[in-house]
Amino acid sequence: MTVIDHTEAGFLPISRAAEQLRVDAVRNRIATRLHDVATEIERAHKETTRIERSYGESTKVNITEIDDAMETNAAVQQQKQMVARSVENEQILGREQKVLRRLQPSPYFGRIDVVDPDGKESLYIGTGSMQDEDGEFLVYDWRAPIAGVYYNGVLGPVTYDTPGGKRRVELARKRQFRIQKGKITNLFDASETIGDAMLQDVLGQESGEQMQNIVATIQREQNSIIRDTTSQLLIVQGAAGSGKTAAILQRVAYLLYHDRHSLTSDQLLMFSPNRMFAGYISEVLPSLGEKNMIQTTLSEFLELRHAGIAVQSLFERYEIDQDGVPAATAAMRAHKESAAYMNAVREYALHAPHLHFIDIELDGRVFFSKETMAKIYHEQPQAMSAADKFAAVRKTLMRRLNLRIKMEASSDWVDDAMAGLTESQVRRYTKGEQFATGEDEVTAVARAVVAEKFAPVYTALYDDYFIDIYAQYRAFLDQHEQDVTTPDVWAEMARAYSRDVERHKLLLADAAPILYLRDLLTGSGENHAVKAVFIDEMQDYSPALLMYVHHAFPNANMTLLGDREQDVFGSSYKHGDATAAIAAAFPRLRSRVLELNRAYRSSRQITDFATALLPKNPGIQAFSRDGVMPRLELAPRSQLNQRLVQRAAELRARHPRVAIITRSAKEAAGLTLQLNEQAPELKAQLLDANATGVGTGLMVLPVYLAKGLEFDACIAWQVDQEHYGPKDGLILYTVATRAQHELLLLGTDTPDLLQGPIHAGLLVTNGTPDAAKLAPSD
Ligand SMILES: Nc1ncnc2c1ncn2[C@@H]1O[C@H](COP(=O)(O)OP(=O)(O)OP(=O)(O)O)[C@@H](O)[C@H]1O
Repeated sequence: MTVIDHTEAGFLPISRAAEQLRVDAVRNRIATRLHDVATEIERAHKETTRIERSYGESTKVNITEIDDAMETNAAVQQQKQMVARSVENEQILGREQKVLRRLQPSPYFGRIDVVDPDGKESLYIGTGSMQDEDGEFLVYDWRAPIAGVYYNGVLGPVTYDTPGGKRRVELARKRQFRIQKGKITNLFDASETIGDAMLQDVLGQESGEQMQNIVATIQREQNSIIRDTTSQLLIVQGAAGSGKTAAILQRVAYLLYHDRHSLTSDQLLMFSPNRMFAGYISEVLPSLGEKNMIQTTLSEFLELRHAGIAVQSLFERYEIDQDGVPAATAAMRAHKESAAYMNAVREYALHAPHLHFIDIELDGRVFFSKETMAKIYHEQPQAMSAADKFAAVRKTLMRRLNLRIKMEASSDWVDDAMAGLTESQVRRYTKGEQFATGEDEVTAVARAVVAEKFAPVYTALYDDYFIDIYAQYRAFLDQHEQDVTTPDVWAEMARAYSRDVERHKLLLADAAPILYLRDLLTGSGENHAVKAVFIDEMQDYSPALLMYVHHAFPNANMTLLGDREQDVFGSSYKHGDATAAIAAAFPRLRSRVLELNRAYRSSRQITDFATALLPKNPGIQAFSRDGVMPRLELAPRSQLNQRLVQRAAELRARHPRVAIITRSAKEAAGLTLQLNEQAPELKAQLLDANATGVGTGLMVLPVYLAKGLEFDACIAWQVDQEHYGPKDGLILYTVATRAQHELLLLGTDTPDLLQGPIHAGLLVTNGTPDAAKLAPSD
């Protein structure tokens, strides 16, 4: 490694005072430029208005003369281009103004000193780029190729990717800043990757109502997720609090920058675990100057596609599962959620012998009967796929519909209807078309009148409302061979399915297979506009669901993030490694699996305790931020509520955001009521499935809604023998890892689950009768 004299000409000075001077200079430049940009925007706007006005006038003046009209046409084109240019100019200036405003209080967060064949340079990195009068970069956008060095490189020789291939430089210094309102409040030199000092500083702060961007402190392994532009399927398995969500969001910002000429935020789709989470993350992209991607939840997505049917949500299923899942139900559910089952659906869709057609009716009378449809279907060549036969039925019926329209056009009711038409109604029917003869016009209007009346038939054909997909799926269930349960149990399940459908209800496990079947048979359901799909909490998605999402967005690369240890919904019935099952469901995609094992959210003490709850430690390392030990507090049942009030008040006095986390929504609702009666001054707020944002104060919520969120302090409610069984380690792990700084477990006695961690000295307890038993052993 070359030894570099940092004070040599080429690098900028390194003293804090010199750095502050540079910050001041950059901010001065920002202020001047902001002033100029405002003037330029005003000028550009006036220009746009002027061109638009004169464009109007020039058309008015010359339009009467034929020759002039042609001339005007050319002039109009020219004017249009001028308006477009002027508007574009305004937009460019507007964008610059936004970047400058964002940079003004804190122009950058990093500096790298690099040596390349052209010499030595100090480069500064921020959330956007800006240049000086000579076009020299004062700040580089964190997504620029050279900025990769800041995140990836250790000091010494490093390479970074550019559009033209890899480049090699020597990294001589890496420095991090915290700049607030133009003043450097902290400055660290990092010898390795982004140093711990800055991260300590950031993570030690109180949590916020909304997630913040992490661009100043992205870690090396997170960077490789963010900057991956080649994988079609990127799977990130990461410990709780390891920055998966953070990485996904910075990745969106990175992709929008990297592919800025071909990609827009409305081509990116994010599946969030719930609406509240969507609100929680909604500020990250705007803080980086990007628009938010489209956001949805699994429930919303499924309900939209199963119009008119209430699809069971993960939450509903979880609440029911709390009473126990019978073994046969668990086995059938796991089977229906497997890739193998989806493949069986595909196989069936290819060769379905009979389709469950339904009559298309008009005004209460059958227009096309299901028998006719079945006849056309069976007339198709045997070797044809079911989907092609279905398409042939649709095409034939469309042709017949057109024929019926032509024939019907000469019937008496049409004559009567036409007699009463006004001029403007006729124009609406002919859509401004010119006709050679009056007779042609009459025929056209007559057909349009009939077409309007027959429109529902057209819609039914167009939207595939002539197949009963739910009955078709029942037919699939009836012929499906499986070995997960007895034929009788399977048949009973199939009958229960049909009873549910009659009541417009559907179990979650059937939702994706039915959609898949429908899409494969009818050739519909694909959205080609979406270029990338991001799924947070992938452990909540079965391989079947993921396969369907992939089918629905065939042009999209997929980024899946999750934590197999936070399988709150599946812990009661799933076995095996979900990540492996997911990767196996997509054998044809170029895929990459990455792991994030460093947990950043919680203090070391909380992370160590939470990790001890897992059956085997998957290699999670706590980030070295010290805090207080998690506590277990036991109290007799009669005193538990009082203790809760007391502890919640204490924690609130220390922290702005405290959560009480229950097992179920019902418990959360009941507890909030009680708290508000007992201690109204605590202002406990219930967060339920309809909540759209997380607030500040004392919040009460069930564990499954807490996923993905974080709080300064968490109280895990009723962690005792009665409420936490030996298999509930993953649930308690999820609860525990929501806490950044303090964790308190409240219960009436010690669940078996806690014996391990307690004896390992990872939990302290209060002076209860159990204290001696619970005291950390040495
Ligand atoms: N490189 C980083 N710099 C600063 N903060 C970070 C970094 N990585 C993660 N964090 C912070 O750690 C916390 C946890 O991150 P995040 O929510 O993305 O984790 P996660 O893996 O999605 O967690 P979970 O699975 O528990 O929902 C957040 O507050 C995030 O801002």
